[in-house]
Amino acid sequence: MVTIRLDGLGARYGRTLQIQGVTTPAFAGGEVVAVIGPNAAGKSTLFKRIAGLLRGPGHVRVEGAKPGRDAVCYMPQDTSANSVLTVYESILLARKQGTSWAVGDDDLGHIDETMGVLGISDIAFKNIGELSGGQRQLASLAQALVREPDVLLMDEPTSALDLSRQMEVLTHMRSLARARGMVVLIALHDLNHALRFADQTMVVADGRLIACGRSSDIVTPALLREVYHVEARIEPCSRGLGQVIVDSVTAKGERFARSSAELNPCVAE
Ligand SMILES: Nc1ncnc2c1ncn2[C@@H]1O[C@H](COP(=O)(O)OP(=O)(O)OP(=O)(O)O)[C@@H](O)[C@H]1O
Repeated sequence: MVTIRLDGLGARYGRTLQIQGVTTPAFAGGEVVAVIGPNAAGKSTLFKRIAGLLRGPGHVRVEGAKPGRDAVCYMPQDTSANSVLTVYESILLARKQGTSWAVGDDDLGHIDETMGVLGISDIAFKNIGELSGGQRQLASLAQALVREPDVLLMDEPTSALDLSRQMEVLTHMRSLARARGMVVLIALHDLNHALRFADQTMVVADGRLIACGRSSDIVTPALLREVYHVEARIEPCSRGLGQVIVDSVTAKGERFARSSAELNPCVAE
């Protein structure tokens, strides 16, 4: 089974060390790990470093990966593209990247299945440049999935999707992680998604890992106050899942000149 562990990992842009000292326990195939943290905390930078796109100190330790393909695949946050390729061609190209260019029935079958599951078969022959933001994000997700990586890094993969698609994609990712024995790391801003879909959660702030563990142990009112500067509760919903309810933004968190009533219309001042 594949495992991935980060060991004193740092990443730099030019000479500036943007993240540093990120050490984690080993995450095992089948696990979904949420990576959360404020804007500019370093989540994308961490993913790029794990994917080998940035340099820096420390090590990414991957063990037990399948031979023959890249073990780690990175789905970037920005999926905008001005390509002349169709959706189908772009997914086929992703599938064949780093392998022989001979296309077999298994390649075509795998692509058809992935597009079907993601609900994008009807846009197979549309040009990538003509897609909506959500369609582009689904096409990018298909490009990542057909590469069948051992470790998949997904940078805010649902940010452009409507509510039902968000649920479908995250549910699918969790079952795929289990079925394929793949580790899925997902950068997320929706903490309810972290609580609902991720086995573990890593919290990145100011370029450092400040907490890592079971999602329900990590996403707490104390963390929300410290990292996001909000007063919040975690209330169980009728199905027993924790839900984040934000009561107010603390003075430290207010960046815009607004009255607290405007920020928090549900609570009388
Ligand atoms: N190409 C780059 N060159 C220099 N600095 C960069 C570059 N890309 C990102 N940074 C800086 O690195 C820091 C971390 O950015 P990063 O994109 O990793 O944050 P993030 O946690 O993914 O943010 P967000 O949630 O807003 O997407 C920011 O201060 C950003 O300005």
